[in-house]
Amino acid sequence: MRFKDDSLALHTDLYQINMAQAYWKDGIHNRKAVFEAFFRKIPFGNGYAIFAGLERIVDYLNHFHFTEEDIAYLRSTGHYSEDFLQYLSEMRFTGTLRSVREGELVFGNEPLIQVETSLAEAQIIETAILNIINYQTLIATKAARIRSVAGDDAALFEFGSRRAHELDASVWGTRAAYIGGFDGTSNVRAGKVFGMPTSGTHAHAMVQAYRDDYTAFKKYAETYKNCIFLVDTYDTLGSGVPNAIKVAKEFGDKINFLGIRLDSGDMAFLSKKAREMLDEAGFTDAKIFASSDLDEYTIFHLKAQGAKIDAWGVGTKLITAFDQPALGAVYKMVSIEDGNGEMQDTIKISSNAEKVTTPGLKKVFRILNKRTNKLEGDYISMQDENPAAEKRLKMFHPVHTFISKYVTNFEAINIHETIYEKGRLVYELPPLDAIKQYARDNLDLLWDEYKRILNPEEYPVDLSQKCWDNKMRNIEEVRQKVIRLEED
Ligand SMILES: Nc1ncnc2c1ncn2[C@@H]1O[C@H](COP(=O)(O)OP(=O)(O)OP(=O)(O)O)[C@@H](O)[C@H]1O
Ligand SMILES: O=P(O)(O)OC[C@H]1O[C@H](OP(=O)(O)OP(=O)(O)O)[C@H](O)[C@@H]1O
Ligand SMILES: O=C(O)c1cccnc1
Repeated sequence: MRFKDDSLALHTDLYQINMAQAYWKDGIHNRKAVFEAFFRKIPFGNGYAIFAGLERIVDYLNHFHFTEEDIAYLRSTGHYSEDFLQYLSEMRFTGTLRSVREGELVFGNEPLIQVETSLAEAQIIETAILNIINYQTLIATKAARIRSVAGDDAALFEFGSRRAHELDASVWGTRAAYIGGFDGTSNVRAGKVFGMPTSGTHAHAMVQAYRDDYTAFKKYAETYKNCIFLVDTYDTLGSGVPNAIKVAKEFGDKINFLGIRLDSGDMAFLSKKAREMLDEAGFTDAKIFASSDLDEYTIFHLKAQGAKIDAWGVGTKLITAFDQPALGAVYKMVSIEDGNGEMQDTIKISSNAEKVTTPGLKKVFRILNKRTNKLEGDYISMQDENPAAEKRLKMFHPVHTFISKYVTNFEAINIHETIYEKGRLVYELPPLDAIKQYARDNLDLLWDEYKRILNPEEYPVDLSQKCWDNKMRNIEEVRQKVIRLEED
């Protein structure tokens, strides 16, 4: 490589730096701007998403600066003035960042992250922030769907590194899968970097290397105490399972015969037969692992057929978010300082009502019904509102406003944490297991209707009256401006 790849500051789209130079030339680069990151539609047709990515954002922002090599590269493009490059070389993240926690349940159209910083900084960091949360939130959500089908008793392992979209996606993806409910990963680097549990059996290659099941299983058992034998290389019921049993009997207490892995064929039929054979041989505790192109649908169907599978290894379809490869989160400006130091709301209009942004700095409250201990919905308010103080809260649909309800006896929980304040990290990142537990606990607060994987109910994400009025006022102002322009 021509330049050492030692910083992620250039992990941005060219237009961000181009806009930054234009702002800088005009002297507005330091105006305070507020941007919010959100997605519109929950992926996979799910009823909720699980937020992941904050830890990597913190790592990115902590190290955010353009190195000498970065500046040299930008200089070599010939697009930027020396004064601007000097300004860039001194740029650090100096703003405030609020975010929902990793493991938080999140829904469409609510700000996941709010960035309040200089206009130029806010633009340059957009790409990396979206890149991180779009992928990690997608994988955590896919993992949660798979967990919900597999059930709490099943063991779930992430096996997808070989098929992920390159190296970074494997490790951050498997961490997200862990947050979403997986028990461990086959990726050893993720074990080292994140302290995640690692797990593994052996491949067909080992059976092929020794030419037969029996020798391969024996060699494995001579090396490791804990043994799971892959039984489908040649003939699952004719050779694989009988040889696994034979080796387990021969080694007796010298090994922990944890079970067998099936990786092809009709896994409902094979698992039932294999279970009978293991039980008859006295290995009633031995588990049956399954892998091979699994996802929530195949697991659902295998379970419906009464498959005797205790543990699942899921790779490709999880780590690549196979059926929906993008979350589609966006990052939109909601307010900006004017020339007099006052913050002014901004809005992005669309012909599609659902796509019109909600202007202004906002808060998101999760409304917990204290009687049922279940969530009533989310309530987006303006920054200065406090729904917790209300006795009776009106919640109404932000587009179809006639759909409304009143909630009493509730708790209103602000779901954002302040992560950075004026460039200083003020948040302590929780340990990974606490994040995973947090996601689990949150799912308990959700009614089952929102949790089914097919056609779940739509969780309410509502606007406060003030927020809605503000949005309408902004729409009207833009309309007036456009009409005036048309008249001129
Ligand atoms: N009983 C079953 N019901 C539904 N799906 C199943 C059942 N058994 C296996 N499957 C799934 O069907 C697919 C079978 O894939 P396929 O026929 O391509 O290959 P395979 O049997 O795994 O063999 P190989 O790996 O040798 O190609 C996999 O996604 C597997 O998870
Ligand atoms: O199917 P996935 O959900 O992606 O799960 C991972 C797959 O990776 C391995 O197969 P591979 O054919 O790569 O190698 P092996 O069978 O020889 O181990 C494993 O046996 C699984 O089938
Ligand atoms: O340990 C396993 O069985 C494993 C790991 C990665 C991919 N497939 C299987």
